[in-house]
Amino acid sequence: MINAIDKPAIFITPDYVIHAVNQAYLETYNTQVILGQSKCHQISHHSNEPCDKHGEECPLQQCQSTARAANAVHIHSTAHGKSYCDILMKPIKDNSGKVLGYLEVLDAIDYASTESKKGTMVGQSAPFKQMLNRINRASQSSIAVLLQGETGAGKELVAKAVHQASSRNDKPFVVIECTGLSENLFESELFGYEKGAFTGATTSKKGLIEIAHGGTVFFDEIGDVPMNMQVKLLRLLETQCYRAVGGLKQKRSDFRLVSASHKNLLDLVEKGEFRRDLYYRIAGFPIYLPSLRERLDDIPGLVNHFIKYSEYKHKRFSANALNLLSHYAYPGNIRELKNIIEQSALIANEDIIHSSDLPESVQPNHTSTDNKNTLKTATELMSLDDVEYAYLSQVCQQFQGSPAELAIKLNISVRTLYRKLQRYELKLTAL
Ligand SMILES: Nc1ncnc2c1ncn2[C@@H]1O[C@H](COP(=O)(O)OP(=O)(O)OP(=O)(O)O)[C@@H](O)[C@H]1O
Repeated sequence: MINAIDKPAIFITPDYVIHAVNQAYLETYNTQVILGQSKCHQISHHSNEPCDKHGEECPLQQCQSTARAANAVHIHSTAHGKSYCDILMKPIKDNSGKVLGYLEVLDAIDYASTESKKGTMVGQSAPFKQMLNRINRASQSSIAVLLQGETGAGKELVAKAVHQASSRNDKPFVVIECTGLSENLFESELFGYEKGAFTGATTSKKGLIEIAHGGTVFFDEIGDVPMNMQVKLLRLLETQCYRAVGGLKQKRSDFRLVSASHKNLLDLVEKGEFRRDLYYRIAGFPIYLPSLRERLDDIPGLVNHFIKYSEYKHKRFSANALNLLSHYAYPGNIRELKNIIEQSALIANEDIIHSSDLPESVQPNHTSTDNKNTLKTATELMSLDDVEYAYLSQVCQQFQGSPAELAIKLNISVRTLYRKLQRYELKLTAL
């Protein structure tokens, strides 16, 4: 029976001893399994102690305490090195309801890795593992996923992972950037248009929703969809039906919905800026993305990953530089870390990148320009929004480069820059 399971699987007793194993399991781990003797943690972790002794949750213990199925994301030592896997543990009972043992089925997670691997999300901290667990749960169904996290925390990467791990992964993954979409653009981009629908529509054009048929649509910064378009979006999400601009025929597209926002959407709902019904439609399964500050343990692995896939792959950070990088707050999250690594590698004259090569913002005695004018009284406190507005309006008047160059200087994405400019109704004077 165990060989009928197409994923690696074992049957174990409460003392962790393996009593049955399938071929897929034997091929995944290159350690010999002796039935009735080998323990699961000896094979998957090369350890004589159960996983909970090494900071991981033990699904067997969860199963025992709840008498129900349990799951956990673990890092296993496989024949191909360390890799992430999602464990499902189920109690197996006899006719009288007595537990005979536990069936453990393993699902490889190939969109994430503990060590640097091209095209994967890198991390091994507890908040990162919790996030992987949610991503894997979400990808097994078609539930609408809402990603909430700060700018640069990896929302687009997670959206792609949800798609990659789902049964729709051979179909398109389509990104719809909601910031700055006017009503006309919103309709023509999403729904497409027929020839002659408006001046300039010399041919008909497919909309992104049609292109996404069978796959996943990622609505990035969904909190920026203006109120009057939220009704149309809700109708589309509820019925999966729409009409192209200038078209009469009703079209249908079967897509899975993933949305993201760096804003707290429930706050927007309370302020009347986001429809409550739309919120509940998109927030079927929320996934919180931890900021880099909450997962400082991941910094050394990420540093190694970014340097390995940069043009400075032969360079290394000194211990002091790594230490500084591990103690910085990263308001721009992983994108900021990536920029800092590339900048410092470029500046370093030797193969070792020293702490003096790191940008000023990371240096221990750095105080931001705002902090240098120490406040005298609490009445002088400004809201962070006001400070951001004041700074950006000054930058917009003085900066002479392109938006892309400015985004690099500010350590944010071009998209985030546009979002902020739109929010404060600012324009770059040099454009
Ligand atoms: N766990 C990770 N491992 C490796 N690279 C990562 C990880 N998470 C994010 N990145 C990288 O960090 C950068 C920012 O990620 P991404 O664009 O997904 O963030 P975001 O939250 O969508 O940002 P924004 O809110 O500005 O749109 C990208 O270059 C991405 O490849």
